[in-house]
Amino acid sequence: MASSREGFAGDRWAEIASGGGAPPHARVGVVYGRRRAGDANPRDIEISGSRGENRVSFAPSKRTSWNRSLSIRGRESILLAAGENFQHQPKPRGASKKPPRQGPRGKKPAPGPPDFRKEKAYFQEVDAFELLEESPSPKNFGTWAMGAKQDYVVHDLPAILERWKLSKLAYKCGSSHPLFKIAESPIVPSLKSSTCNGSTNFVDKTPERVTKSRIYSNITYKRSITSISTDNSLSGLANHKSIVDSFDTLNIKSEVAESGGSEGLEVLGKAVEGDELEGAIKKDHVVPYLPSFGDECLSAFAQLLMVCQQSSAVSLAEVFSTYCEPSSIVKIGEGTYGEAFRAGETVCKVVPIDGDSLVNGEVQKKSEEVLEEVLLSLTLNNLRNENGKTNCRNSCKGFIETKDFRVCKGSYDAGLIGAWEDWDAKHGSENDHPKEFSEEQCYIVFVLADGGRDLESFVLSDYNEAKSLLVQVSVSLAVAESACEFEHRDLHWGNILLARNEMDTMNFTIEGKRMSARTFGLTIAIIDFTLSRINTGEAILFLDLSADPGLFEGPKGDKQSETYRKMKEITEDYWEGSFRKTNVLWLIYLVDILLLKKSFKRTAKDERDLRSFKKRLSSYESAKDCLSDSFFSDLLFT
Ligand SMILES: Nc1ncnc2c1ncn2[C@@H]1O[C@H](COP(=O)(O)OP(=O)(O)OP(=O)(O)O)[C@@H](O)[C@H]1O
Repeated sequence: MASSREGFAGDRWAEIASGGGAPPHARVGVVYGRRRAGDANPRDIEISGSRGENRVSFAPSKRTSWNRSLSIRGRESILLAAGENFQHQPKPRGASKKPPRQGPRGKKPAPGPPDFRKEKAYFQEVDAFELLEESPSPKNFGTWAMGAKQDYVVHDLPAILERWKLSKLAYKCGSSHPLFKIAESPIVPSLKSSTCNGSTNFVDKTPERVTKSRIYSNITYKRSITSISTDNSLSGLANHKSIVDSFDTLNIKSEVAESGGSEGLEVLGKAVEGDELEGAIKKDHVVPYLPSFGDECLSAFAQLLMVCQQSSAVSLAEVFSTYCEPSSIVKIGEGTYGEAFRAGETVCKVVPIDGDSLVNGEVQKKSEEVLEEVLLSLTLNNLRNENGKTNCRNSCKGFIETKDFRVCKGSYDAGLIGAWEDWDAKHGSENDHPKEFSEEQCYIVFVLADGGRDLESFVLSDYNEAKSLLVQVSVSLAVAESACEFEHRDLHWGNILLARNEMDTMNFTIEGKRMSARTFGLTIAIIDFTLSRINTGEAILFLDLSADPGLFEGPKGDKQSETYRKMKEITEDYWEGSFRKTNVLWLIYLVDILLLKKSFKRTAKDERDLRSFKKRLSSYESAKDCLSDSFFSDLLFT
């Protein structure tokens, strides 16, 4: 990073950013404060009315903040056809909510040279996992890397992604009611997994229309097999027992076995394109076999265990003892899903998963969803460029560092209960008491860096710190947007952490350009990717918020609820699409929060500047565009 500080001139930005236009009128509404227990909450009624019947719930729920929960939830994903000419174009206004099915895509591209590295890694990991199951004695299986300050576990993101993809495809093949939606287009050779291999953070853009199909018909069924057979990244799987068994039905196993490698794949490709499969499907005798392909794929829970390099779930106490003495555990925050505890130098966010009981009035997250959040976190971790790769095109440290994940089971132990009760006595928890958890309860523990205090409770000292917050959040969103079409979609003041340190700059790289932002000794960390949308280059991970109407029913005039509603307007409820403007909406929200909810030393001119910045923000289409605003001109430099 160049040390000289030059003003960040507009024409310099022209290389990176685009944007402008007349700022529309900014609306100012009444600010809504987080409600505490006792206030009426329409969402609670909805939850207990619509979902409570079949579920055991901790009763009565103390959770009353409508805006901290999703009444209906399900993370979704779309496997992408990489290598195609992805040109994102904004969805035309007035278009139907869900795009129509895409027509035929023409000839599939000629397969490139087979690359078996991913498969090798995958099977090595499967083998390692099986070995662990046989001999589960060692406790720490992770690969530990010594960071500058702290240890962190190195996770094999490509292998995790590959396993996840495989299970998705298997699910698609094996079920008439898939939970997830998968791109209809065949998966074409994907030798580049940019966010995954770390060499570059660029991903193929979301296609104009990512066409999805639920697998209701035999025809679609055929497509799904084509997807597998034409995907180089899965080519090695042609020898996987379950797949070969499936194709045995079609009498092509021996041909594949004989040909092997890419030739074998061609045989498979021809077979699935030809009449043989069509005939098989018509005779309906493929159907019973494909579920067995699914069965052999790892369940999401098993995949989570693999990510955590565990052979089985461990107790919470065991995980926490890795980081600190039980007596030193301190609860530092809570959300709808997670309880955050400081453990030594780390923060462990404990999220109950897979159980039938409602927790804090909410359905527990499922392993599948958590697995996708894990993928999301690891993709964002890559942006940190901890290895210091010089060819990294997009990097920044504005997203919380995820150090590890652990799968746990059992009730809360005394140390954690004590920490929880201390916090409750001081702050009044909105969550259910964790003593309710049974011995059978499972959890995922996100082991995170300590990001400091959330913006809601942090006391900003002056206008410089406010500007520092805005520039760092904008930069982080801009970098992640460029790297992986990231949209946070829930950047309220509980999801931005702040801490003071000695540093006065934040270095980052955006689209290959190395830059710095002035921080005035403040660092930010963006957390909580529950609602986030990302394009990993191989898949789009997103949460279908159209399934959660309650999220958009918050109080009129409340900045946070207005922001959800504006997001809905922009996306037209097509949440899988790329709408970078949602990041801008959260920046506008942040300026409002600074103006209306935070007090810090500022002059009348500072306030005017913030207000006119807010107005200009409305005209930008992405966080990257926002960086070109004059508000940042003395905060960004090369
Ligand atoms: N890495 C961290 N460092 C410091 N504090 C943290 C960290 N992670 C979480 N917290 C604290 O815990 C709170 C809850 O965390 P988080 O928002 O991730 O939980 P959640 O259940 O996913 O929340 P939500 O209700 O928004 O979905 C945060 O607002 C923050 O105060």
